[in-house]
Amino acid sequence: MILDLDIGNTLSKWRLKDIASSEIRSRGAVWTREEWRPRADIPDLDVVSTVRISSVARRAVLDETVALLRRRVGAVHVARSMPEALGVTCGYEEPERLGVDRWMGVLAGYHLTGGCCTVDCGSAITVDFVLPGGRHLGGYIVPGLRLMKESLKLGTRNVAIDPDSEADDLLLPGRNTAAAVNHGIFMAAVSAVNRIYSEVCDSEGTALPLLLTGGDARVVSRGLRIPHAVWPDMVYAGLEACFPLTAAERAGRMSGAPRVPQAASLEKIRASLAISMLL
Ligand SMILES: Nc1ncnc2c1ncn2[C@@H]1O[C@H](COP(=O)(O)OP(=O)(O)OP(=O)(O)O)[C@@H](O)[C@H]1O
Ligand SMILES: CC(C)(CO)[C@@H](O)C(=O)NCCC(=O)O
Ligand SMILES: [K+]
Repeated sequence: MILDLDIGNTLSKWRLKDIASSEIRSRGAVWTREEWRPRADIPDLDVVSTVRISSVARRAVLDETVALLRRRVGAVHVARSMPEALGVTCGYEEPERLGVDRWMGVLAGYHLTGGCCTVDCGSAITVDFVLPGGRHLGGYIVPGLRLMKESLKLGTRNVAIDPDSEADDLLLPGRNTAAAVNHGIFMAAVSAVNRIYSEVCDSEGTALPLLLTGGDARVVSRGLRIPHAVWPDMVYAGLEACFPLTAAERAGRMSGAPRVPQAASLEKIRASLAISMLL
């Protein structure tokens, strides 16, 4: 069994994947802010032969996790951001400083689409671009929904946006504090993604497919009118592409990959940008 770990600032996600069948056997998540205890929080390390890790947590958290796992598991692969991988060149001046979760998303996205915009709606909302040909441009970092809410200190931090709420309702003016905050941060997130996507497609002269992942991807997706696909396992898919182990992975198939969304025409993207600047 393969243990895949996606250690974020808020949540640490894990999944167990069968090497023989390439099926996902189980998955879960634990709060990163609390003590990260692989022994207690991940079931049955005895069945694990290989671990793949993407971590943006503090260095000590990763070091501890790796040390613990190396004692129990044969092979531990830790993903790192680097100047070039799998046909993609990193756009950062110092590539090793790019969050490896973003790098995993970019590599997975490029592998699937041959050029795209990747959006990770987690503790932060990150937006990255990789052009056909493999040039990563860099990207944008915006506070995530939870962070935006916490920063307001209006006692609404635990009032979550119902992921099933209709986007049309979320766009209306809120009539109590919780609604005003939820609708406001929803607008902030959706508008930012919209504008960033349109600006960069416009300036690069190319309409790129748009991929979303992360804990808040479903909510943000509801507000986006641009064609896009949600890919919950996009960071894991980057680990699969970097460290292929199963037959399917070696053949280049990434688990949970969506159908490539057909991007809107560049004319349409430019028209929406023109409207948003006029009003
Ligand atoms: N059950 C949940 N527990 C915690 N957060 C959740 C949950 N469901 C949705 N969320 C939302 O998901 C977001 C966290 O997303 P995600 O799990 O992608 O974060 P992360 O990987 O820790 O982010 P980062 O890598 O940026 O630190 C939070 O902002 C929160 O609003
Ligand atoms: C931005 C986050 C927190 C998103 O998870 C992560 O990718 C990170 O810590 N990145 C390092 C900074 C950077 O990417 O420029
Ligand atoms: K993340």
